[in-house]
Amino acid sequence: MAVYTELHEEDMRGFLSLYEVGELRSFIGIAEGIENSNFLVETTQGRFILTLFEKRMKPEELPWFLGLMTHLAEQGIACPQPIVAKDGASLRQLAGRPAILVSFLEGRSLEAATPQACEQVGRGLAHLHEAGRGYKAERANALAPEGWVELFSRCTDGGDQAVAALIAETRTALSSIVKSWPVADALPRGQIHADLFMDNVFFRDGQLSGVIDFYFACTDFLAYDLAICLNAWCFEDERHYRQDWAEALLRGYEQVRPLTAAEHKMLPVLCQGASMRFLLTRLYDWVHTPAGALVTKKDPWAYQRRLHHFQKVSDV
Ligand SMILES: Nc1ncnc2c1ncn2[C@@H]1O[C@H](COP(=O)(O)OP(=O)(O)OP(=O)(O)O)[C@@H](O)[C@H]1O
Ligand SMILES: N[C@@H](CCO)C(=O)O
Repeated sequence: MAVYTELHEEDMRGFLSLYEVGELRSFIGIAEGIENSNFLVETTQGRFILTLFEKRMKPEELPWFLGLMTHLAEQGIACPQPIVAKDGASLRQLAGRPAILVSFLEGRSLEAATPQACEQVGRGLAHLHEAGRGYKAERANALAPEGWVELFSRCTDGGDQAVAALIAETRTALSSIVKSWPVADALPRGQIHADLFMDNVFFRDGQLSGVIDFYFACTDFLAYDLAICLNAWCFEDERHYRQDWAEALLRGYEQVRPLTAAEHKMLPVLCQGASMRFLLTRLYDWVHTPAGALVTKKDPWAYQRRLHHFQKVSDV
């Protein structure tokens, strides 16, 4: 459940009066998501999503994210578009937190991947990369090798043997991935989503209808974003790598942006890095989330299994 901040009707009415979005009909907190508080808002003009940014988000970074979403939406990408208020601002404060109103996207996320869905995700990701070219401001990836090492240094086992074993193995794997990681100019770079998991992609009538949650987006290797999708979309039941799904994802991507030879060659390492990134954030949350917290902890071992897979392959 992720509505960390409760809102009263008067607050919502006051907030909406700053925009030209009609009169409030109803609003409801959205339980999905773990980072921020989200509300589905219905007005006389339609549906919107109000997001209150909670403590993990650095307020000074918000303009970059809002600029990226605005840019991508202008380029025809189906992503939440920040709504500009009457005074020209899209970022404001509500209940003591940074707050934005964005357009509502139709569709639902899938329960399970299919080759057809993977192909569309690949195509959608490549379109997003192409559309991002015109957005010149850069945001460094805080969850790249340097950030992984820093995060790992803050993970302790708390006396749990299974966690201790995971930490020990991760130490060796992390050092090997960091050594093999491509240098900054080795591969094409650009704006990447960096968290294009199944819950962040909507489908409607079997067609990809939207992409949400850009708050890990950053400037990094484009092929690393593809590696994240290979991790997130191509393991059936969180366990078995589906070569056919991976081929569909790559095929969809390359219909729009063919990979360079260097990108193809580096994909196994990029996939290991992507496994490591989600293993580490999940491990960190696993050991730091207090018992009884409202959020469900995600399983770091699911990404250790993916890492094992990508350590064994010379081609994805
Ligand atoms: N623009 C949108 N249109 C329709 N639904 C949306 C939109 N944005 C968010 N949602 C809904 O709100 C839920 C939570 O959003 P989101 O995943 O962005 O939250 P978060 O807390 O930032 O997420 P996470 O924990 O995954 O990083 C989504 O699963 C979706 O149901
Ligand atoms: N997609 C991430 C969660 C936060 O974005 C994960 O599954 O670990």
